[in-house]
Amino acid sequence: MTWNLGKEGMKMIHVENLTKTYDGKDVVKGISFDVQAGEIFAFLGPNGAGKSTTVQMLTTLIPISGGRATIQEFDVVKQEKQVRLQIGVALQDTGIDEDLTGLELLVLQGKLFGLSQTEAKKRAEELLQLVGLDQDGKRRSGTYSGGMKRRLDLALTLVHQPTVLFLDEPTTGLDPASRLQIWNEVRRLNEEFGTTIFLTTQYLEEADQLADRIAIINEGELIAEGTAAELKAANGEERIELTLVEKEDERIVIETFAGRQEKDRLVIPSRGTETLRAVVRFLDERKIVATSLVVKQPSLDDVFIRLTGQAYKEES
Ligand SMILES: Nc1ncnc2c1ncn2[C@@H]1O[C@H](COP(=O)(O)OP(=O)(O)OP(=O)(O)O)[C@@H](O)[C@H]1O
Repeated sequence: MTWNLGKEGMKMIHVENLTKTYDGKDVVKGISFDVQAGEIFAFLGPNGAGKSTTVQMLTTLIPISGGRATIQEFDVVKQEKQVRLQIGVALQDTGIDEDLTGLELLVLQGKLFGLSQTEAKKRAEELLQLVGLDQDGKRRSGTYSGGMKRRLDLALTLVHQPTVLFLDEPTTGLDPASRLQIWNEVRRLNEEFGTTIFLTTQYLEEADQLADRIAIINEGELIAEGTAAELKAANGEERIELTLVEKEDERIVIETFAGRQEKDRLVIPSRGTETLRAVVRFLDERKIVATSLVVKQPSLDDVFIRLTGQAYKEES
């Protein structure tokens, strides 16, 4: 299968001060970011943050209220047609006709994009294989599981070999095994064909696992952008978590190491092995017994709490 690659190092998506206003209220508030060719870029945010609205603007499905965006240098407002030829879009509602088989749906899509019956069938079979549905192509799509429907949806977006793929919450509502399968498909598309991928997600772990770079959106504003490692290093906290046998020992440990109580454990901000060594030495010298002691690396959860002052709420 050949694929329409973007030029290495080029800005595949460019977004400048993009705004969407509904009923006088800005739901996307002048956001700016770039996605490079070949990147997997995750747009992470809680329910109602503005993720879908952004995807809809970038994919020309709704008008923008302000700012500007380009896909492979085509303007989403002035060059809508060219943009549509570059992109594949899988929205949250799959919207597939459940009476048709996976194969029929893919052939239909191929013909919509101008392929002959023979070409469309060949392409459909390749795509079914690509997303691991080759055994199920001749079954009605209504009989597919949630994960299989999402994979079919993914295949449908690939018929015209898009350069950029937009996936709006591709795994919301899926069980962990199906989620993992979608992650693998996304990685494969990116690695084998160099497809640039813009995905939105409510799942911190999904962004952490999959994305080369992450932008966090909250209440219509971009609050952070970078690799997972950069975000964690800038905003996260490495910590030692421990529980002590004797309650009365807790105060002195907290005072000595500027720690705090969190639920049933003590938390000590840590800077590498130095802190760990000091804590272990201190406990040993005072004969303080800990029932558990773990070093926790910062998570995206910490990043979100640090940036917004509130815990990240995921809904499935
Ligand atoms: N057609 C519309 N008319 C009015 N308000 C809208 C419309 N579409 C979205 N909104 C509002 O814009 C805000 C952002 O919604 P959006 O769907 O982009 O969020 P999201 O981050 O994708 O959330 P979710 O994870 O729930 O899909 C929400 O407050 C939503 O109610």
